[in-house]
Amino acid sequence: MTTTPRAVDLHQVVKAFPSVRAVDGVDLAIERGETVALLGRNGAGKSTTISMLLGLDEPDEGSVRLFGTTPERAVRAGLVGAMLQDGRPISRVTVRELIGFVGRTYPRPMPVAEALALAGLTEQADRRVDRLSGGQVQRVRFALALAGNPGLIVLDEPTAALDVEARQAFWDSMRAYARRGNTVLFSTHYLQEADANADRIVVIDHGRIVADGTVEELKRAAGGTLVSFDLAGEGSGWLAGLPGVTAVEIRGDRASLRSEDSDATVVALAGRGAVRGLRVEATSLETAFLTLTSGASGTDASGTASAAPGSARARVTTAPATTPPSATTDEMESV
Ligand SMILES: Nc1ncnc2c1ncn2[C@@H]1O[C@H](COP(=O)(O)OP(=O)(O)OP(=O)(O)O)[C@@H](O)[C@H]1O
Repeated sequence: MTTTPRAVDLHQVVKAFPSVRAVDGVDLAIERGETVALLGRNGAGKSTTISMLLGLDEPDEGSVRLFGTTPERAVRAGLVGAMLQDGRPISRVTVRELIGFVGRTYPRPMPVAEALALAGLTEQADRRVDRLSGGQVQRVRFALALAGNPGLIVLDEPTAALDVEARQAFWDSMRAYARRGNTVLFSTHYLQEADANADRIVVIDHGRIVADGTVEELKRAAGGTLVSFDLAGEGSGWLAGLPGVTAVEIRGDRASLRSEDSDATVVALAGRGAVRGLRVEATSLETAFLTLTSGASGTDASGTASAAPGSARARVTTAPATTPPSATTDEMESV
């Protein structure tokens, strides 16, 4: 029985520069049809990973396969299109000419009209590239990534220089391409973009994958839900043992519990009559991201160490009551 190769298969990929191990044992498998966001801070290793994925850079260790073949072969066959951070397209030609020219270098190009429509450039087709706005040039770069009719496109921070409207238009185009059953991998710093446009988010930090899953899974891995209430003079020693609780923080008279099972936590609190000022808040993606990437160099690659249900013992921390409540969720410690 033969199985269809994945769109992307990175196995234990390492890239070390003299001063830093930029990519440190990355495993990344992307099925055909998935849209995956690679999320990480500056210097996390996103661009280096993408360079190796596209065959622009050789890994020191590990293997990279795209559609079951090498990146070089996949790119030459037009199976992969890319939009990288730098590089401006040739400018003294029209948009239509440029896309047609690049498409002809591939064995089975996308029809020019189709690439123009997908990138939202039909109206600008006969304008010279050097007369376009920054947002429109970015769309041209997207159309060029589509020119070879690829089943996978790789976008390195595609919206970095775009205003809100241009960004929205860009993602509309990207989603239209993905809806055709194609595979997309994009890197971004923007949590909202990852949340809104990806089926799955891979968080990279210090060259390692520290989390990989849906937004909901990431939030759970970062400690699920925040349950807070007024202690009203009660001691706090019992809180860490409540069901679902992975972290406890006391600020003055207010207790904040991070829970992987907020229903069970709330029921247990109610059983103790501890419901004064009770609040249950979902962890935001931003909080999850900060939790997953803070001090993550020592985290195991699965990224689930801080949230293994049943195995976690909650750590209790205390802080002065004067600390602004808005800081609470980001500063809690998980174990
Ligand atoms: N050619 C190079 N030579 C030496 N160090 C490099 C080189 N390229 C990248 N690095 C280093 O490797 C690390 C990862 O860089 P990389 O560009 O992959 O991160 P990134 O996540 O894409 O960051 P950003 O969001 O800022 O683009 C950084 O510490 C960077 O300084």
